Amino acid sequence: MEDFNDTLLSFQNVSVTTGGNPRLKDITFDIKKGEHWGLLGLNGSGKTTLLKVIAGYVWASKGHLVSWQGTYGKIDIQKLRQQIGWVSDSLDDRYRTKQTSTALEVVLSGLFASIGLYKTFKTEDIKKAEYWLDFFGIYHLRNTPYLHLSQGEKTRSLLARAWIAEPPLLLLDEPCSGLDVKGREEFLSSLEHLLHLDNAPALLYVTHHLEEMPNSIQNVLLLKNGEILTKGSKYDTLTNEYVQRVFDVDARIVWEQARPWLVISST
Ligand SMILES: Nc1ncnc2c1ncn2[C@@H]1O[C@H](COP(=O)(O)OP(=O)(O)OP(=O)(O)O)[C@@H](O)[C@H]1O
Repeated sequence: MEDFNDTLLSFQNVSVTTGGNPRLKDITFDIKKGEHWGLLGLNGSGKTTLLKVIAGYVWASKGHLVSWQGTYGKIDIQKLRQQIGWVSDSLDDRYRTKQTSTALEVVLSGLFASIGLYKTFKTEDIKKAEYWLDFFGIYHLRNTPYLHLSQGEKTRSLLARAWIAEPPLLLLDEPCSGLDVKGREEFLSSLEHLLHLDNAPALLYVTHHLEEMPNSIQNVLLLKNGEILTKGSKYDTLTNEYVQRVFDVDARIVWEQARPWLVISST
């Protein structure tokens, strides 16, 4: 029998329209505790808008969204944001303007959901930040300014920042953008490591590239023009037919050790 207490987030017919432009249409789906979802779609299909709705930066024009803290509109959104770990290009951009922040300081700031450190922290907070830097393989870079890290090291420090407060939900928006093959594989391996912990968070992982999805992702939601094309197990959704429809290309999926690769048909 389905256990509704296990539901972390529930989208109930959520639509978002801005200035007459529909960005999301009638989205209904649930994320349960500890579930790992991939979110795929073309540019402009509504992926980032969906993440922003979850973090309370964009509000539903219609429908309801219920989180583990209660219904949006009735809950303290700041408090909710502190329980969501988010990695995105825009976070990277914001840290690039903080010339002096070290990798350790970036990770520590995740305890306060701030960009930069404005609050005093305890020795145990530093120990915690160092533990996660080590877990993600970048402890030796703890005193290096964020700006001097390679893109792969930056992304791993942002993952450690997102996870340090051990939130129930992680939102990763194109975390592999700008990474070379080695950086991508190191990042994915760190992420897999995290997703196998006993208290692993639920994950919503946005990407354009199928092969960038961690193996632990079980479920996929395909978005097309702001609507759900299909959702469910990755093996039921990442079929040749759905992938051709969602990406508008003549292509097929090849599975290699539970990892999907898109092969474009030659013309
Ligand atoms: N602030 C905004 N105001 C109005 N419309 C917006 C705004 N931000 C995005 N949109 C529109 O909402 C739609 C969905 O955009 P969104 O950024 O969510 O897509 P996406 O799937 O994340 O795209 P990409 O893969 O390019 O990042 C697009 O039509 C976009 O033009």
